[in-house]
Amino acid sequence: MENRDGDVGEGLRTVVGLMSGTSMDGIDAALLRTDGRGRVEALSFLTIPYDDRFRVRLRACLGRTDGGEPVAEVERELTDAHADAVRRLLGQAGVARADVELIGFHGHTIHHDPDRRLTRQIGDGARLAAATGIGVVNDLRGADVAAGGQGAPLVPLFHRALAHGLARPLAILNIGGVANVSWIGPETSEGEAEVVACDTGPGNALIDDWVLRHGLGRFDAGGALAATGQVDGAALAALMANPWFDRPAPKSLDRDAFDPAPVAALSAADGAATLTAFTAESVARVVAHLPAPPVRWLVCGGGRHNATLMAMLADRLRVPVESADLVGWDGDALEAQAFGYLAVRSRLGLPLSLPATTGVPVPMRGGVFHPAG
Ligand SMILES: Nc1ncnc2c1ncn2[C@@H]1O[C@H](COP(=O)(O)OP(=O)(O)OP(=O)(O)O)[C@@H](O)[C@H]1O
Ligand SMILES: CC(=O)N[C@H]1[C@@H]2OC[C@@H](O2)[C@@H](O)[C@@H]1O[C@H](C)C(=O)O
Repeated sequence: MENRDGDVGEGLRTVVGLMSGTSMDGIDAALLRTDGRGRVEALSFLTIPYDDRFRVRLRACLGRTDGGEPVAEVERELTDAHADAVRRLLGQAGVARADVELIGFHGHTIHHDPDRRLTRQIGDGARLAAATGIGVVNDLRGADVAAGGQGAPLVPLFHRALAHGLARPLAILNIGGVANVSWIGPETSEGEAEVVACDTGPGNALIDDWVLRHGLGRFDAGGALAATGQVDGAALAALMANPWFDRPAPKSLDRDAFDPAPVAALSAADGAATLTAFTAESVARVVAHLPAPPVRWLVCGGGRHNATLMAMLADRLRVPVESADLVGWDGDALEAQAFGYLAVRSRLGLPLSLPATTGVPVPMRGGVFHPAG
């Protein structure tokens, strides 16, 4: 068990992982038991959606590198909303606060430019620790970026822990606002495996923004709008002409890295179809940057609910493309679980990232610990 100073010993510990993702849909909160190595047991999960007012204020913070208002005010509010999420999660799970040893708090990325060694997640770790009475690890990307890494994706080591026993090479694809892949190679006799990772390109963010702009909701539910449209080949080619796609892995993206101008003149349905194809095509393009083509793709994140996108992926990848739920994982919960897992690794002094997952020069520890208030 962890004591109040946050020292952790060996063995399973009960932790909370918190993620506020680039799609800005809300807070994902997961309760799990893990040793920060090969053992993970999911206990409970919930999402608390942001209301539209807060979403607008959060969006206004994107790209901000200064600390003034409204960023500081949004950060306080976001932190308090995370404290509420922890309370609700523990209530739902029937677990007492005193039995939770640690919180992994991702916060919300408002700026990500690793080539300039900048990444910023808002979320006040000390305030969350004081509000919950539980030790908090935050700033999980900072050390990686400071050392010259991409600072993202960070879920690959968690994906590797989950992938034990599954056919290799395996690709685990997360389609959130941005999409990222973990390629997991053959398992060695010691249970280790090579892992290579990168962001692949856009996920749902461009589709969400398009649908919102056309007054058709917050996202393309089930991919229904895209299913009625035609992919515009010229617009898709223009989107794919971005030199970022030729960069080798590891590489990462900020939410608004791609300009959707090529679809601007299309109808709502054709624009949705083309942006959906953009996500699928950029995933297919990443295969050339992986050590070997995956034999199976397991998809997590909200994008797996988009049937049109899943069909476009299957069409291009030509191997099984399936929801991660099929192997017993909760595809909505994985990212939040990952930050609980990484918080434990942080306290154990284990790496959160590797040269092949973020481009960091050496396996990199990370995270900043805030003792329980
Ligand atoms: N039923 C659905 N049909 C189509 N798309 C959906 C559906 N449900 C969720 N989504 C998409 O999933 C998105 C949310 O995905 P998710 O929660 O995985 O993203 P995130 O965690 O915010 O992002 P990131 O992984 O980039 O940090 C929504 O914005 C929406 O585009
Ligand atoms: C800078 C940042 O917050 N990146 C996110 C974003 O959302 C998806 C993709 O881009 C991924 O690189 C990352 O999140 C996941 C959880 C990660 O670090 O693995």
